[in-house]
Amino acid sequence: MAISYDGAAEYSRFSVKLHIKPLSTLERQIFVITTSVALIAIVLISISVAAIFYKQGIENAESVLRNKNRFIATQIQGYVAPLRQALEYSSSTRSGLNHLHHGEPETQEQILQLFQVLQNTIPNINFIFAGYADGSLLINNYTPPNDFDSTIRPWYQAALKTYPRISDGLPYQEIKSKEWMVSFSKAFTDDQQEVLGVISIDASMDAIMKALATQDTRYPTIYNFVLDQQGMILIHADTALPESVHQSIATQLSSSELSTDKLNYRDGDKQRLAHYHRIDELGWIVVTEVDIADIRDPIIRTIASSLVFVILASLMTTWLLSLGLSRYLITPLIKLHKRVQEITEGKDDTHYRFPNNEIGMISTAIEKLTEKALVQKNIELNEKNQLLNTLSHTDQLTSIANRRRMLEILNKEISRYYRDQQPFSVLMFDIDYFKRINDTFGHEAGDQVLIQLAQVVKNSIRESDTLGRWGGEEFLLICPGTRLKNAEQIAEKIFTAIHQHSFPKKLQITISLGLSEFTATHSPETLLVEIDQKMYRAKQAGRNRIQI
Ligand SMILES: Nc1nc2c(ncn2[C@@H]2O[C@H](COP(=O)(O)OP(=O)(O)OP(=O)(O)O)[C@@H](O)[C@H]2O)c(=O)[nH]1
Repeated sequence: MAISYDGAAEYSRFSVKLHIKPLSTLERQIFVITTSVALIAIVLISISVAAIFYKQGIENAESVLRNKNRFIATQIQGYVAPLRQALEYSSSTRSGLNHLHHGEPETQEQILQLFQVLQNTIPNINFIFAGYADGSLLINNYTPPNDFDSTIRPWYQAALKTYPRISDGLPYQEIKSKEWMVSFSKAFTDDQQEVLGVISIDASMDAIMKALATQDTRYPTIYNFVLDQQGMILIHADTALPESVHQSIATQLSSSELSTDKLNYRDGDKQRLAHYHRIDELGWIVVTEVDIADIRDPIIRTIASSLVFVILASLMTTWLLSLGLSRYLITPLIKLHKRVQEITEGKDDTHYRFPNNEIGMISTAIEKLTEKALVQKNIELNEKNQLLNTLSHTDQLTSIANRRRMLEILNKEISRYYRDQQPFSVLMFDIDYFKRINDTFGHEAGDQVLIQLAQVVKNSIRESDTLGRWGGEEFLLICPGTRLKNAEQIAEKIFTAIHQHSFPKKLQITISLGLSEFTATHSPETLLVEIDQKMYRAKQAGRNRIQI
C-alpha cells in the first residue's frame, strides 16, 4: 500500500492508493487448496472442541453440584449428630435416669441436671426437655402454665409417630425471637412398651441456614433447600421458592429409591438441574439446584471464544502457509519463468537467487539447460553462417573462389594499394577450345577438366594469391605484392604446370592468358576490361599464349 500526500491541492486532503498484486495461477490454486483445507479443519475442530467443551462443562457443573450437595448434607448431619446422640442417651437406661419416677423431686433433679450438663456440653442445644404421658413437662429455667399438656404438643406427637426412631427434624419459628429452630424428639417406654414420655431438643437452625445459603461464584443461581419425605419444602434460604419446584421434584423423588442422584426439571420457563441427598435419619432430602442456563452460558461463551481462537489460528496458519509456499515455491517458479523468457529473448543481465531446495535445484538446472541450449543454437547458427558465407564465396564445381569473392578481393587489394602502396597484378585466362571437349567427351569430362585445372593452378601459385572462377571456363588470379614482371613468371609457371598435367582422356589442355599490374590510372572495371581484352588478343593471336 502506498500513501501519497496531495499537498499541492489541499493540505487536508490525502489520497490513499492500494496496489494489490494480482495472484498468479499457482498462488490462486494454493490459496484455494489451503483455505479449503483450513475451512474443513476449522469445521471438524470446531465440532470436536464444542462437543468436548460442552461435555466437560456439563460434567464439571454436575460435579460441583454433587459435591456442594454432599457437603451441605454432611454439614447438616454433623450438626444434628450430637443432638441426636444427646436424645438417644437421655431417653435410654444408659443415662441412669428412671423416668417412671419423674414425679419424684429427687429424680426430677437428676433429669434436669443431665439436661443442664447436655446443654452445657452441646452449645447448639437451645432447649432440652421431657414431656410425660401425664401431660407434665420437665425443663430447666421455665415453669409451664397450669393447663400445659405435653402430650398434645407437636414434638410429642411427632415422636410418637416415629417411635422407636427419633422424629424427623421439625423446623419452626420461635414466636418471640422469630428465630428459626429445629426440633427433634424421641419417645421412651416402660418394660411393657407403654409410652412413658418424650424427650425433645430444640436447636437453632442458624448453622443449617448458613450451610444452605452458601453460594458459588461460578454458578450464581445455585440454590440449596431441604424437603421432607413428601417433597414439601422444609427449610430454604430467605428467598421464596415457587410451589412448582417441589411439585416436579416430588414427582421424580417418589419414583427413585436412590439415596443420592441428579434431577432435571422445569421451573416455569427455566430448565433446572439438581442433586439431592437423602438424610434418612432426619427424614430430610437436601436439594442443590442450579439454572441450566447458568451452566450452559459460560460453556457457550468458552466454546465461542475457543472457536474464534481456532478460526484465527487456522487463518493465520493458512496465511503463513501461503506465504511460505509463495516464498519457496511460487516466487522461484515465477522468477524462473521470467528468467527463461529473458534468456530466450537474449537478455542476460538479471541474475536471480533461487532457494536452497528442490525447486531451487530444478530452477538452476532449467536455467543452465536453457543457457546451454541457447549456446548450442548460437554455435550451430555460427557454423551455418560460416557455411553460408563460404558457399556464397565459393564456386561449387571447383571449390575455388567465385566471381563475387574475386571482386571483393580485387577491391580489397585496390584499397591496400592506395593505403600501403602495395602493388598487385591480375591474371585472367580461358581454356582453349573448351567447347570441343564438352562436345566430344561430354559435359562430365568438361567438368573434370575444370576441376583438375583449378587444382593444378592452385598448386602452382602462392598461398597469398587467390584463384577464382570468373565464369564458364574463365579464371581470374589476383597476386598481391606482385609487379608485372613477376606476374609474367607466374603465368609461365601456370602454363608449365598445365602442360605437365595429364588431364582425362589424355587431353592436351592449353589456355590463353592476359595480365596487368594495377596502376593509379585503373579502376576495377577498367582493369578487368583491359585484361579481358588482352586475353581476347591472346586468343586472336593463336591461343596458348600470354598477353602482357
Ligand atoms: N563442362 C563444362 N562446360 C562449361 C562450363 N562452363 C562453360 N562451359 C562451356 O565452355 C564452352 C566455352 O566455349 P567458347 O566460349 O566457345 O570457347 P572455347 O570453346 O573454349 O573456345 P575459345 O575460348 O575461343 O578457345 C561452352 O561450350 C560452355 O558450354 C562448365 O561449368 N562445365
